Amino acid sequence: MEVKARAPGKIILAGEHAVVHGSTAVAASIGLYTYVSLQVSPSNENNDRLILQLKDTALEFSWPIGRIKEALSSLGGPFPSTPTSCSSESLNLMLAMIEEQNIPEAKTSLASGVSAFLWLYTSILGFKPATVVVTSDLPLGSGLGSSAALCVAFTATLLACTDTVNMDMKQEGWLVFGESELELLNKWAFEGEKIIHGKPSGIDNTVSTYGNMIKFKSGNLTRIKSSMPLKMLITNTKVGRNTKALVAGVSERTLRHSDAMSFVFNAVDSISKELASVIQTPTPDDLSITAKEEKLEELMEMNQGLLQCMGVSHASIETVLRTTLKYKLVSKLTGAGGGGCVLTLLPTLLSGTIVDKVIAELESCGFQCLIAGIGGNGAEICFSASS
Ligand SMILES: Nc1ncnc2c1ncn2[C@@H]1O[C@H](COP(=O)(O)OP(=O)(O)O)[C@@H](O)[C@H]1O
Ligand SMILES: C[C@@](O)(CCOP(=O)(O)O)CC(=O)O
Ligand SMILES: [Mg+2]
Repeated sequence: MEVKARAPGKIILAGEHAVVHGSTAVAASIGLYTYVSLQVSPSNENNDRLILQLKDTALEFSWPIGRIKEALSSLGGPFPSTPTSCSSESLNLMLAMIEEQNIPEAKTSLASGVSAFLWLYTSILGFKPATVVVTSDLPLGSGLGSSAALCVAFTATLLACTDTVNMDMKQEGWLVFGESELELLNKWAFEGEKIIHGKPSGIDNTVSTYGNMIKFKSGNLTRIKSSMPLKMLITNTKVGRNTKALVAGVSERTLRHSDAMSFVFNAVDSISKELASVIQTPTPDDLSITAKEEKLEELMEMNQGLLQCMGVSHASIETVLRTTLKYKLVSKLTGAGGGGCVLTLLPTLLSGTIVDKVIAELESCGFQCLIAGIGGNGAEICFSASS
């Protein structure tokens, strides 16, 4: 039996970074997914292995089950119904196992994702031999939540193999977990995201788990529903960066200037709340859609200014802002910043010609543009007979 899961990436409409410090943020899932396939192998005594294939980065890891037991059995488990944090000692044990596999220097940043996998795997399934394959539509390390989508998709396949989750394996097509299973999935994925991000807010794994659009503050989500069409251009600057380092940078600035930063975070909190309320308020006609779009643009512009204040903008992001502004379009970074992706609001009445022109100009700077569907399904799983 093969279990597959898919989990979406996300955009943050307002509130990234500040959400780590307790402010409200608003995020939506996007129609780009990370896929994980898991096939538990029949036990073959001394030949048992755990194989992880990361197709997007052309890396394969293969550990004898005996080696994993030797390194990690002291941690106990499996404990699928009790999400547990990975200690720094356990993380070091896993990093040692990853190092033995000789990852090329340029790909060492991937070790945190592999550690998250090992933690989730051994905690939820124990020491079963299996082959796990990962592919993704998402650009990695670009602000679209690939780390969270990875943790959610890993966890969904793992939980589906335990009896903590009650699913009819004979059902065809993509299936959705029940409410209490989604909660468990989200909690485990957060534990994985902690290994990758250091200090995540939990917004990315939550929106990837539940899908649609959410308002998020201090670990609590409120599902929201947009009452207006919302079209965003996503520009990937292709400047690589690492969320963990950027989040740590904002925390350091907060330690140095705690008073000033608390005003910044409060301002972001108000912006996110107002943005959520604009999106949700019923829209009777085209005129009011335009008025609401103008409000959203102003809020995005203010949020971007405050992200600059936090020190997470980048020359490439500023180039996108300037380029889109030439067409009277407003943009803000999304995700951790420092490069990565930028969102541009595309108003409903904007002509297709302008959209084509702005995309052509952004692409001539070496950026990559995409228009993704906003607010689709969250995590889903699918069972199929192994070939
Ligand atoms: N498809 C994938 N294959 C391998 N590793 C992945 C994949 N998706 C995410 N990762 C892990 O997540 C990290 C990127 O996460 P992060 O810096 O938070 O950026 P973002 O979440 O915005 O894409 C990668 O360095 C890698 O460790
Ligand atoms: C910066 C932050 O708000 C979002 C990070 O998103 P991403 O990993 O850049 O996709 C961090 C967090 O909320 O955990
Ligand atoms: Mg991330």
